Amino acid sequence: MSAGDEKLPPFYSPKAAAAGDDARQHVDDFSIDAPATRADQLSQEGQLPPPSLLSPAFTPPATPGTQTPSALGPRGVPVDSSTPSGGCGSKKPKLVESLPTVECEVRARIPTVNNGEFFLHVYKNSVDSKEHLAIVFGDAIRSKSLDAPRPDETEWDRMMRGAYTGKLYPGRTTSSEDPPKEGQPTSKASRDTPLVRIHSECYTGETAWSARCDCGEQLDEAARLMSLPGNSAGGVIVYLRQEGRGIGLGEKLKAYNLQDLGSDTVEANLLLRHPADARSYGLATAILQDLGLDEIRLLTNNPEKIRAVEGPNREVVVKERVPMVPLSWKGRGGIRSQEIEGYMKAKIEKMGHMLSQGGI
Ligand SMILES: Nc1nc2c(ncn2[C@@H]2O[C@H](COP(=O)(O)OP(=O)(O)OP(=O)(O)O)[C@@H](O)[C@H]2O)c(=O)[nH]1
Repeated sequence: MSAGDEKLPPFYSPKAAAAGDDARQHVDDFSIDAPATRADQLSQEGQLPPPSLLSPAFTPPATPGTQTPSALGPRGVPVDSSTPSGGCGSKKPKLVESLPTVECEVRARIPTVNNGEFFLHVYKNSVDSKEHLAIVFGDAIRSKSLDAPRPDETEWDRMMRGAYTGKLYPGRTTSSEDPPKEGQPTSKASRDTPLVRIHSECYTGETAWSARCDCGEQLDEAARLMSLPGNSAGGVIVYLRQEGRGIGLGEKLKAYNLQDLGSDTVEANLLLRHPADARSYGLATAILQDLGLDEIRLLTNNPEKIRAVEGPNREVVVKERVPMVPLSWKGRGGIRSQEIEGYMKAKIEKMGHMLSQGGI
């Protein structure tokens, strides 16, 4: 055992093992192959930071025979926030007393660089003036507030704000598609439970190439899982504008300086007189309700998020938690850095993240 391992809890890897050795056997290989990343290249060139202290060795192996076939998407673990042993940790979440109201102002089709597409929904709400978003995969999930008729609007107005069915094309004049002709297949809603990710804005991790956190990787991975061909129920990434766990970008950058001075992510927030996590999830609950989702499979490791997103009266029920395992732990590229090590360590040790449970 090296000197650095002494204080680590038992679920940490007993010996530093590079992701991708033994762990490769336990990979949740529900995916198309990830393209070679910068981390892969650096690894081959021998320039990577020291191998991970944070497992994959503590990630339990998948039960034989339960691996999900590649196109079907990830398996989750059942959770039930209404019982103490329901897999949602023991901390009491901050619940809003009543849900805010939300209205989808506009939606548009966004074709992606991966040859997929999603519908981006922009919401306004009753508690702040930010443009919170829903990134919706699949045709089956529709916003009630978007589809509701608005006073004096024309068919052109409805198409312009995205309240149409089917596809737009030059010359189209009505927002509703013609009913299908006899013998023509109709798209039917799936009865599976949709996959959902509640994602908090992270300029540094999603846009500015930061290796201090895995936010960009998580966003990409959530979108990839929701786009898998077997995911007939579709999926939603609710993208909340609560940068830096709710403290804002400027304060997060101060926290980063404090981290470079020796604090961990939680201590840095507290030194700045912010809570360790200043986020709330009432807007996410309200957006999911507007999208007609009352039961979801939630992509997260954060137990507080599960209970908070269910809302004060369990308006939305999380049936399953799908773990978000860092790609580097699964030998699939991903981000590696000393800063990420500290970030993940604080999440597991101080914020109760369930990265050793569940199974992949
Ligand atoms: N204050 C602060 N915020 C950070 C830091 N690193 C990342 N963040 C923010 O943390 C948020 C990302 O957290 P999420 O990935 O949504 O969620 P989580 O609670 O970690 O749980 P998961 O669902 O398991 O990923 C974003 O708003 C980031 O900007 C940090 O060091 N300090």
